[in-house]
Amino acid sequence: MTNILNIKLIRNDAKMPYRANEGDAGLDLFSVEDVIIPSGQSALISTGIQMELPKGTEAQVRPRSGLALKHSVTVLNSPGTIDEGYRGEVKVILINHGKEEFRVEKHMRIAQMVIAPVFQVELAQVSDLTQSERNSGGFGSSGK
Ligand SMILES: O=c1ccn([C@H]2C[C@H](O)[C@@H](COP(=O)(O)OP(=O)(O)OP(=O)(O)O)O2)c(=O)[nH]1
Ligand SMILES: [Mg+2]
Repeated sequence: MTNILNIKLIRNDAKMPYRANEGDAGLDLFSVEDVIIPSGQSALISTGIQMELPKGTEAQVRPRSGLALKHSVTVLNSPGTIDEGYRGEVKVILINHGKEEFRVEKHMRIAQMVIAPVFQVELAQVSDLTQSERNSGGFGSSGK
């Protein structure tokens, strides 16, 4: 399995995803445009990149905690899913939960993506499932 993530910059002002520190899980994604997100609203932000993920992986688009803490801006569909076969532009849906409008500036780091393995399953429809210790218990069934 290769660990190469192929990135194509589809605008000459687009920036490669950025690993802030060696070993970081998250690769920061840059906005390639200026966008104002009014309080309470969301926006689809372009990154100007397309990718070819390594086989058997996905990319998860996650919020940056600094934007969440300082501006109440987060990724609406977190974690966003980028499928292995997707070759379109990577985009980020940001939502502004803050009271003020939020200005996304071109080349601002707006989110981060984490590349994760995907376990490919084959689907089998069955009429019975095996018993387990948990069985149908959930939603607080084990107590506090
Ligand atoms: O934050 C995101 C989420 C998705 N995508 C791209 C890559 C992904 O492979 C594709 C589809 O995403 P998803 O499956 O979440 O959306 P859908 O509403 O199910 O659309 P589709 O029917 O195209 O799968 O959109 C992004 O660029 N950013
Ligand atoms: Mg889908």
